[in-house]
Amino acid sequence: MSDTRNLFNRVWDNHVVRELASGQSQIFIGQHLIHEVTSPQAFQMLRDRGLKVMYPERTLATVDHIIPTEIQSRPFADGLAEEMMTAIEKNCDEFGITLLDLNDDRQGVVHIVGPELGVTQPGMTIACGDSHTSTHGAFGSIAMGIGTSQVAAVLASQTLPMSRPKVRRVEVNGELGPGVYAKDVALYIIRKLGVQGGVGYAYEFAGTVFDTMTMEERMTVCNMSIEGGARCGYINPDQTTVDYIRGRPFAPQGAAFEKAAEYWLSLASGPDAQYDDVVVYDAADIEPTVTWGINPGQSVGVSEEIGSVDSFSEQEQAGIREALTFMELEEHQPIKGLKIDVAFVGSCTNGRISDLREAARVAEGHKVADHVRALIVPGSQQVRKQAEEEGLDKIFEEAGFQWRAAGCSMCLAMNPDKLSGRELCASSSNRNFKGRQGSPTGRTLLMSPAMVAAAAIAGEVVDVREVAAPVGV
Ligand SMILES: CC(C)[C@H](C(=O)O)[C@@H](O)C(=O)O
Ligand code: SF4
Repeated sequence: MSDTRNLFNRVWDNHVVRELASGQSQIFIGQHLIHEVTSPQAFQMLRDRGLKVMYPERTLATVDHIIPTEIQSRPFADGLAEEMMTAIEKNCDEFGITLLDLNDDRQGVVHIVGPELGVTQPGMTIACGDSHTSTHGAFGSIAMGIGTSQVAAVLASQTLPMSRPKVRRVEVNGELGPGVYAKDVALYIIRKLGVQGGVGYAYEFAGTVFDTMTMEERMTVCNMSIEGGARCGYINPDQTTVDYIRGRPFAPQGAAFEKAAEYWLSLASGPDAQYDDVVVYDAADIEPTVTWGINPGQSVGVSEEIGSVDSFSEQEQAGIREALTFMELEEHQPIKGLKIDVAFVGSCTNGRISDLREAARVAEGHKVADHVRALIVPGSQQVRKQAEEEGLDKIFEEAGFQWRAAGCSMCLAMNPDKLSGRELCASSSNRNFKGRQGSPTGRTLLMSPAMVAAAAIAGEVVDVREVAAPVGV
């Protein structure tokens, strides 16, 4: 009998320890990732109960959220940040967990370093106390964000009780136009399906657009699955996946790698795989996309204007009004031409080397507008090093961008990088919630790194296709 299971269900079935009376399954977690914000209380729970970490070698720790990207001397100026740093250092030491500390050149944002080091592999179950864990699904793994008490459960038992989500295949076919990036695809899907559209689902991203994407682009899309409400997102492993992992320090080496690769490829959903739902989009309909509101679903193509309130369903209208008021925008206002104060390229969505290259390509030979404060924050120390080897730091600095050290930075501003007052920020990150970037009244426009760089130079939202040579040709 042919196996019509999709990848999600295959990987899930491979990790069921037992079915629980509650109707949930106890799932073995192959890889656990932790950072300084959501782990201290979890370790405390273990201590309170006299428990050990069951498989310390299956947990990898890094520091990212609270890391200052300018002055990194210890103790940090912020007492709470210093406390979190000391806690993770002490906990990893005491429980025997590898920590990528600030003085380790592998440190960076958790969802950047996992894939970069080859820790993230197809067919795995991966958990982390962080919502953007969905990023790792780009490799064909089940990767889910969990809460702090679940972090404690994984540390103590390497398992979690979980309910199996449904699986929706999100297919995008055709070819993306010049200047249209993975970020635009992610924002387009969320705009179409809504920020709650994925609740109860895992998203399988499939179709020619994802088939031809690099691993870094795939990570950008999977990263934002959670912003569409999905429990996780993934892409079936293929030769692109295998080639990316080969030779990375935590990946199997030699003959073991070839064997693993064969297994990884065998997990991919076949042509008769079954789904609970399927949606199909056309790449030609996607243009550079910009959010105008206070959730990632409130976006428009850069050539569009913001819709009128009554073009939305009745249930949505109050939210649309609230967003327009907070953002100080009008119905029918074009998004193009909106004046910005700050530009931020970075985060686990778009802080990889390919993102920095695209931003640099747009910035090269230009100057950041006088009224704009612009930051480039590599997602990891390795990304930073690579960028410096390629001379991208010089391009950015000559153009008037600040070149920073690796961390989450202004994505959520749990560190000194913050908006102030009503500042409006063009940002390559993933969340535009009220106050997300550090000032309760600060405002965020999400877009691709190339669009952020173009906005930094123009001082306002522009269409990157009109200011830079088309890419991908
Ligand atoms: C701090 C952390 C718990 C949080 C998350 O879960 O995602 C952060 O990474 C974010 O992006 O909002
Ligand atoms: S970069 Fe942003 S989204 Fe990613 S883990 Fe850090 S705070 Fe969360």
